Amino acid sequence: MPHYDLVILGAGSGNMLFGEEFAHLRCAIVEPGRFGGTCLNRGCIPSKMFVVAADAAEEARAAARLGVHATVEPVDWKTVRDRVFRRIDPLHDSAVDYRRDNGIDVYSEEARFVAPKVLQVGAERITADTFVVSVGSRPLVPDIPGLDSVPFHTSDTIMRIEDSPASLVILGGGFIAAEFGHVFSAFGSDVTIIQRGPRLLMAEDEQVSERFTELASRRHRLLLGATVAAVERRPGGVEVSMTCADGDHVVQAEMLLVCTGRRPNSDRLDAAAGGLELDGHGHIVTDNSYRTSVPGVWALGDVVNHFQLKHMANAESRVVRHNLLHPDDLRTLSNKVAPHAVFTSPQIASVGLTEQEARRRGVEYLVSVRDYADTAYGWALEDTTGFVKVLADPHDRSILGAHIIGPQAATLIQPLIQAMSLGQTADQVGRDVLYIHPALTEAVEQALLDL
Ligand SMILES: Cc1cc2nc3c(=O)[nH]c(=O)nc-3n(C[C@H](O)[C@H](O)[C@H](O)COP(=O)(O)OP(=O)(O)OC[C@H]3O[C@@H](n4cnc5c(N)ncnc54)[C@H](O)[C@@H]3O)c2cc1C
Ligand SMILES: NC(=O)c1ccc[n+]([C@@H]2O[C@H](COP(=O)([O-])OP(=O)(O)OC[C@H]3O[C@@H](n4cnc5c(N)ncnc54)[C@H](O)[C@@H]3O)[C@@H](O)[C@H]2O)c1
Repeated sequence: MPHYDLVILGAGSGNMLFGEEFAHLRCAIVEPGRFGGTCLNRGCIPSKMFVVAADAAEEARAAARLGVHATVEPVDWKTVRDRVFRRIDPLHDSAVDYRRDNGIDVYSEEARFVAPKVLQVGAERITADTFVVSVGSRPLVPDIPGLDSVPFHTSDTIMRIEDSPASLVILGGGFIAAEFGHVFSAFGSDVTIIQRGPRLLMAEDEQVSERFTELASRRHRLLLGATVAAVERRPGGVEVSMTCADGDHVVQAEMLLVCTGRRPNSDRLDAAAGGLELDGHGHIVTDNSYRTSVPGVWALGDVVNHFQLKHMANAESRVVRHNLLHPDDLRTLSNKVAPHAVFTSPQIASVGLTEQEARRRGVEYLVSVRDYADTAYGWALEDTTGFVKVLADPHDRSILGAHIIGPQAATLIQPLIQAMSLGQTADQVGRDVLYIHPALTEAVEQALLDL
């Protein structure tokens, strides 16, 4: 039975741990799929490459508001798809070769714990002094009558389809529905979104979620507050039957995309057999240095945290790397500020408390909302729907949260993330910094000055 100093399970964010500091150790990595994990192969990176193409098509169509008249030929799905995956697909083989060339054993079968710190990988059983579990998450498919007997896609497969469908029904109203709704609608598909909640992107600040739902209803058919009763196969596609607040609905479409959340892969790893404590959602429980309940076993990324965001997994892997190298000087994630963005149209970005969460927790707050339309660049864009919202503490004037909907939101929010992370007040970041005129960042400046 091979014994290692260090074994990493999952070559997504876990693959970032290696470095020359580990060169003197006997190391292995286990990856049954593709190196780069979800983010590179079927998540953040390819989806944003599709989003940028969708943005280009949408921008051209919307340019008439500026006096620029353009027509968009049907988007060539295969060209977009092949451009995306020609860039991504070769990376797996080069990553495997790179690890092997550097003396790291690469196992290509699924790993399962059979006992604490004893792993079954294909026909091999391996042990190690130290394990890092970074096996990620996968799409959660809900238990809906008929779903198991119709063809459907998840985010794992939808980006590799042969052609964009004439009509697409999306089950779910979160990140993936918002991003792929934008992509397929911009590429010419007739999109219907079926969402359990009363609005799309329910986790966002209510004002943002309401604005986005209103804007999305102009592009897609929205069925909100839906309880899906059945899914059936129909000639040329699928049929979904549901009950919404306003009665029963039946939708037919050529293709079905299911994006109703993700679940951690701890079950596939048999984390329980490995002695690893799990929470009620199947996440591996760690302390804030990412140590699990088994000494010598660490865990990070989607299998651990509920944020399921790549920048969180990256930050955790930097902390775990430090902790493996400095067991007497353990670090925690220094920065608890967890921002995110939804790359839909318009973009959405958020950090910290939402207004509804502040109310629910009884947190005192000041709030300001500034429209893009109040700034010179907002005029140039002819934007009528974007805004920046900031919540601040009325006593120490620290920033509690920020929420932006509109073009470039994911970029515009960065100074506010910075301020929250570094403990700057709304006044410091609003008054003591020069904002370039007439950039869109003036909307952020104005929201801060209004507090
Ligand atoms: C469509 C989509 C778009 C996204 N867009 C964004 C975005 O824009 N921004 C953002 O921050 N986040 C985004 N995310 C989330 C982001 O991809 C994840 O949070 C991130 O990839 C998690 O990294 P990880 O290393 O924990 O897991 P993964 O990257 O999933 O890596 C886990 C690896 O473990 C392997 N594995 C699984 N089981 C085993 C086993 N038993 N033994 C060994 N290996 C195993 C898997 O094959 C996989 O390669 C997106 C996700 C999706 C699905
Ligand atoms: N830009 C980004 O950072 C990005 C992009 C895509 C995905 N992600 C990550 O991937 C995760 C998964 O994305 P997701 O969109 O699948 O999940 P999500 O958690 O964002 O949204 C799930 C949605 O499905 C709805 N839903 C659940 N069950 C349903 C049912 N039976 N019928 C109808 N609706 C139902 C929920 O109301 C919710 O709106 C995200 O939470 C996020 O962490 C991030």
